[in-house]
Amino acid sequence: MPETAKSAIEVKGLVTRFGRNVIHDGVDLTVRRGEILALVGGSGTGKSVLLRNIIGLMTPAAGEVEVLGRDMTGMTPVERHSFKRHWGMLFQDGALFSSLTVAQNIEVPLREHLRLKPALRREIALLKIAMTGLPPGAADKYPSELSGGMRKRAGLARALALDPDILLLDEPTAGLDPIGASNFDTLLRTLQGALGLTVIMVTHDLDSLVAVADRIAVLVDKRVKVDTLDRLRRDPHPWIQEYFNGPRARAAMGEG
Ligand SMILES: Nc1ncnc2c1ncn2[C@@H]1O[C@H](COP(=O)(O)OP(=O)(O)OP(=O)(O)O)[C@@H](O)[C@H]1O
Repeated sequence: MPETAKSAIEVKGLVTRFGRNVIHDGVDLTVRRGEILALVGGSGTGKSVLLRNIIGLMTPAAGEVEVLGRDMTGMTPVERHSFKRHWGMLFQDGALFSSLTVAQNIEVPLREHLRLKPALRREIALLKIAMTGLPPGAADKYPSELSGGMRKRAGLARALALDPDILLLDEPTAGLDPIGASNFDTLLRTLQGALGLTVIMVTHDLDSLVAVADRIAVLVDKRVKVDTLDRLRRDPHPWIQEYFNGPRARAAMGEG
């Protein structure tokens, strides 16, 4: 990680528009190194779009996005491609290539960014498979042969293929049963601690939020409010009150 970067991610005055539809209107967000930041907000408030801005898949209408001290908005496509190795992304549905086995999926970013002998590539893929708690037999299975929880782990293994500094997760526990979701939370905490990852996780899962988030960023009124769960619960904004003090949130916090 470049030494000059004080924080992992700095977003300043971000404006995102699709035609006349303004999604973000002055978003400021600092993600500290080594924290797990959960990103929440109502449907369509622009959580996924914010992730896409951070990884340079979109150019904002205005504002700055700095990742590890590098300006994402000013990068050329070649620079952006080589910078990709600093972050890994787990998309909502895992987004694995269905025609490739799990090991081959994990090898895709290794092929893209490194020149390695096939045997070493395979060894790294097997290591990532073990790290994410998949059985060794999963390596040669196709995504369609795996359960939803295993597919998420395989997606996570691929996101970790290049030993990134930053991990971005888009609804990692969506579609998992409560035990599968809780196991995924534990895995995420363990990997984050062991690898010193900075994690941004979009989630609607209140249990997961309580279990793993160090801080929470809430997208409301086209901007972001960031704080700890305890402090956000005292924020008077109506959406924040409903979300963090509603019956489901109280149940997740053991107050039900
Ligand atoms: N490529 C695009 N072109 C036009 N509008 C888009 C595009 N991508 C996203 N949007 C719009 O931007 C808004 C924010 O989308 P986004 O997917 O970020 O929401 P979200 O907060 O992740 O929602 P959800 O929780 O439902 O997944 C939505 O109104 C969506 O329709």
